[in-house]
Amino acid sequence: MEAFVSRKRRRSLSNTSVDQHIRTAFDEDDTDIKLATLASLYPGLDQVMLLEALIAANGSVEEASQNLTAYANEQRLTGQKVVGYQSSLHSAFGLEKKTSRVTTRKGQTLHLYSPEDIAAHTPCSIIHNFLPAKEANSLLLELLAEAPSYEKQAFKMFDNVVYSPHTASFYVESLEEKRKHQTEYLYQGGYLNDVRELLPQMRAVSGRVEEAVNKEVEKRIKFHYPGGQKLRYQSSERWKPNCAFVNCYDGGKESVGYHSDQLTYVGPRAIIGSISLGVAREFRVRKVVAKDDNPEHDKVKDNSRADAEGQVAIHLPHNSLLVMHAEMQEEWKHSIAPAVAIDPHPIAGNKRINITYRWYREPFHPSDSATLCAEEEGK
Ligand SMILES: O=C(O)CCC(=O)C(=O)O
Ligand SMILES: [Fe+2]
Repeated sequence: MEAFVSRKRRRSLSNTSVDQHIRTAFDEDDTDIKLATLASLYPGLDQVMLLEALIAANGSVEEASQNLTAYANEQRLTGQKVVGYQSSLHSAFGLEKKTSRVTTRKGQTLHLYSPEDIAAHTPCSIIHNFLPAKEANSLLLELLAEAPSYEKQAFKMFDNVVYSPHTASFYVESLEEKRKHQTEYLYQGGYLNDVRELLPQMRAVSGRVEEAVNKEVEKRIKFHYPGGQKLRYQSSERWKPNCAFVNCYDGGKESVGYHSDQLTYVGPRAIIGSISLGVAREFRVRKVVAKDDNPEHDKVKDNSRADAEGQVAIHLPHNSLLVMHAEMQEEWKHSIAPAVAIDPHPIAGNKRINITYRWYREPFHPSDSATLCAEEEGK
């Protein structure tokens, strides 16, 4: 894992109430309890579906449960398999698939599922069912075999170095790169011990990730950035992943706190391609709140100010590709929230595997920075 810096109805649903249910995000703990209740009633349904049903029922567990029973019966009568995918959920619970007008407020969590909403309201874009199902499963199996040897990673939270409650490892292209990463690249002031060579499936998927990420970046620039221009300091070169951090979250308690990724070797305005496999989990993002004018307030080492604008939860199902765009690391923080209830995955059990493909760029190579420093000192 790269350095963790600091580290509501079946009733007819009108457009206004869609907006409203999204704006009136539920109280988070309350939602978790309601979801856990629904999960115990419908163990075969996925978390996203349960949450969607809860939203469509304006938070009423009873109504959500009635709708889920009706939906499951309907599926059974028409011979369809009950699925956990939002395209079907939107119609199942009468939620229109539209980009919603949303705002987040202090202490609130806004849950987003559709690629349209995610692209409109966060610095990310998502592709569901990214790989052919068989390929996703092989990749998952390849990494599940490695995961037991992963270790907890140290990250910096405020001024303390703490260990994330999940395990991770780092993969590079060759043995030569491995050696360099263990002797030249600094992470939190030390060298990484556990550096591995990219595995066959990870390499095979890397090209697809490269293609998809570059397409998403093009769309991002064209439709979301001022004047349809790339951001200042964003690389104008094609994004080319050459290494990856793999994270393993074994059960709902394993999570990773809010952080931004270390930019030392990827440079400013970095882009990351992140594949999720196994158990679906919640990826949360929140804007980095501008520093207070009163320096005394910035000395308070808690999360109260950081949450001033609320947070957005993006659901990451198995076989999804999340692109963290160029504005993400400097302007937002991200985390994987602990989960009260998870849906076990048929292959992964309680585990979620995440691969973050990254592009370590030549100009930010440690020996180049060393040369630059030496040149500066020699002046
Ligand atoms: O597990 C995830 O989706 C995010 C992992 C992450 O933030 C990281 O590797 O830096
Ligand atoms: Fe991260």
